[in-house]
Amino acid sequence: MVQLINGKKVANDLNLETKKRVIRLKKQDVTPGLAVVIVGDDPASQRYVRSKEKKAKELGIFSIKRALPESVTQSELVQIVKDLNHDDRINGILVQSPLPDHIDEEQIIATIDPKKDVDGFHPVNVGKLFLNLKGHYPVACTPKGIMTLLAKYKINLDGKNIVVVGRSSIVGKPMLALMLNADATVIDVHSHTDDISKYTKHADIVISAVGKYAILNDDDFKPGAVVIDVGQNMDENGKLAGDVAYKAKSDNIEFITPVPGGVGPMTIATLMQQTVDMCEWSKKIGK
Ligand SMILES: NC(=O)C1=CN([C@@H]2O[C@H](COP(=O)(O)OP(=O)(O)OC[C@H]3O[C@@H](n4cnc5c(N)ncnc54)[C@H](OP(=O)(O)O)[C@@H]3O)[C@@H](O)[C@H]2O)C=CC1
Ligand SMILES: Nc1nc(=O)c2c([nH]1)NC[C@@H]1CN(c3ccc(C(=O)N[C@@H](CCC(=O)O)C(=O)O)cc3)C=[N+]21
Repeated sequence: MVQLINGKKVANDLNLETKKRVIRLKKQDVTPGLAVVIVGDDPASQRYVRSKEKKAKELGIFSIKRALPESVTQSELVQIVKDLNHDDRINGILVQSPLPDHIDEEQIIATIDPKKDVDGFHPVNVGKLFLNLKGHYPVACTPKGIMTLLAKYKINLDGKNIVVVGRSSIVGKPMLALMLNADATVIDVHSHTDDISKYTKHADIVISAVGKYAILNDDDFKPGAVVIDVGQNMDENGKLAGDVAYKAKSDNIEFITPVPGGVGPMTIATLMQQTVDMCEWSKKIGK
């Protein structure tokens, strides 16, 4: 029988802890602040941004949204990010991806002050992660949230065989680095890999971040496998589903994160946690 990893529950617990930290900070007259920049009117992006704003509000985090039309220019967007870099109310800046084709996303991310890069996408922070440097720096929220989830379920990573499917800057690559830093043995497979199941069948843990429904199914895993499904897709009935199609009675999958209710809520909870972390780091408070 497949056991579900309850991301929603772990995210709720983490949010409660974050809320308490915000209350403690407010007693010292400090309020953590998050700025979300969104370009265009893609419904999925709008939905994600709305849930981030809603969660920030619930936890007492100050938040502002900069919603820009699809026609925004590169220099206008650079200026908006620079203004947020200098806004003392803001500890975390998130530029929702994807950006329109005419925008140079790399340049926008490089403009974010690395100390306010709450997504952990800035090359300086990515470099620190890959070098496994000590000290305080932000890490991409989805992979970081997955590490929290695995720790909560006491899933050991040391020496384990991990296969990451996908190599994006948002999920696949930072996931790879975090697993390597946790002493796992890692392989990354992607669209140029011939037969991804050849790899996933040998993995203790598979993390799938592709964005294609049913790219993996029961037969692609070994017995006892832990599966982390990052995908947000529509299944054949138009329902929200992940990358992995499985039967509740799968012989192979032991644990899986459901979609919805798995990785998604952890991403948002980690974003909130990291906004508060960055506020504390900037004020040299706490940990
Ligand atoms: N739950 C959450 O919190 C989050 C969910 N997501 C979801 O996760 C999914 C992935 O997101 P993201 O990483 O941004 O997506 P990208 O499109 O940036 O990356 C997808 C990756 O999958 C690889 N890929 C594509 N087709 C195949 C294939 N047939 N076999 C193996 N690999 C393949 C691509 O390979 P190549 O590099 O060669 O092109 C690429 O590395 C999406 O569904 C997204 O919505 C994303 C972020 C957070
Ligand atoms: N700069 C940037 N940072 C991101 O972190 C980022 C981004 N851009 N662009 C898009 C992806 C996608 N992403 C999700 C976050 C939460 C859910 C989530 O909460 N999902 C719910 C379901 C939500 C629903 O009902 O649609 C769940 O799986 O339970 C999904 C996807 C963050 N991303």
